[in-house]
Amino acid sequence: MLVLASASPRRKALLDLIVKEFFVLPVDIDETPNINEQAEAYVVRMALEKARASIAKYSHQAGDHSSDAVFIASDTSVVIDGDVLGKPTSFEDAHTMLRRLSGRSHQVITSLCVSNLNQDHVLTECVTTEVLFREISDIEIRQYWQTTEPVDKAGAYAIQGLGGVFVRHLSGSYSAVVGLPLYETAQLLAQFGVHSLEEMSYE
Ligand SMILES: Cc1cn([C@H]2C[C@H](O)[C@@H](COP(=O)(O)OP(=O)(O)OP(=O)(O)O)O2)c(=O)[nH]c1=O
Repeated sequence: MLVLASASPRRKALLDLIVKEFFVLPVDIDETPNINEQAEAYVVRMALEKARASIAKYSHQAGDHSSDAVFIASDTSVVIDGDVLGKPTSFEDAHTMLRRLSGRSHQVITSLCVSNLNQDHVLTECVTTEVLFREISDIEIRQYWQTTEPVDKAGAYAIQGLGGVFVRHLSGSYSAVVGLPLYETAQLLAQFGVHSLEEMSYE
């Protein structure tokens, strides 16, 4: 039994591509960064906390404290000059983010946490992708905001949507930017006996 600790439709769609059966158990955690917390440490902590919260919720709901359930959680943040950009809370917020990203390179950091139910087997991973944006005008930012696409996306854009027109170059993992790195996810899950293909080889 695999449990995806996420409310993100993108993560569900990506996991659907590589795993036959799982169910979704979204959790709500406090996403406030700690003082002086580095971006990578923050993103990994978020995935860990989502996984832990889903384990607690699952144990409570299912009354199950001993099964072979496996939990997977992830977090995506956009990072520029070491600053973490989360989801925009207003047009002004999105405008500030996209102005900062315009014509420059930034990092998208996506973390993964996979754990068993009693948490004696917990693995985490962090995938960093470098994304170069073309210049974006203020008019484009306004029009883009009006599509509503930026609303629930880290950094106020979606590479898999209209936001793809801003992306001049990418180095890393496209699926990680969308929300779940397929290669690393398959690798971690295989270590918990969850396989994407009958016979998988990792080198
Ligand atoms: C940069 C970028 C982010 N995103 C999305 C991925 C994530 O869903 C979201 C970042 O927010 P997250 O907090 O990582 O995830 P979430 O709140 O959507 O879902 P949950 O915590 O329940 O798993 O931004 C895109 O869809 N496309 C992109 O190009």
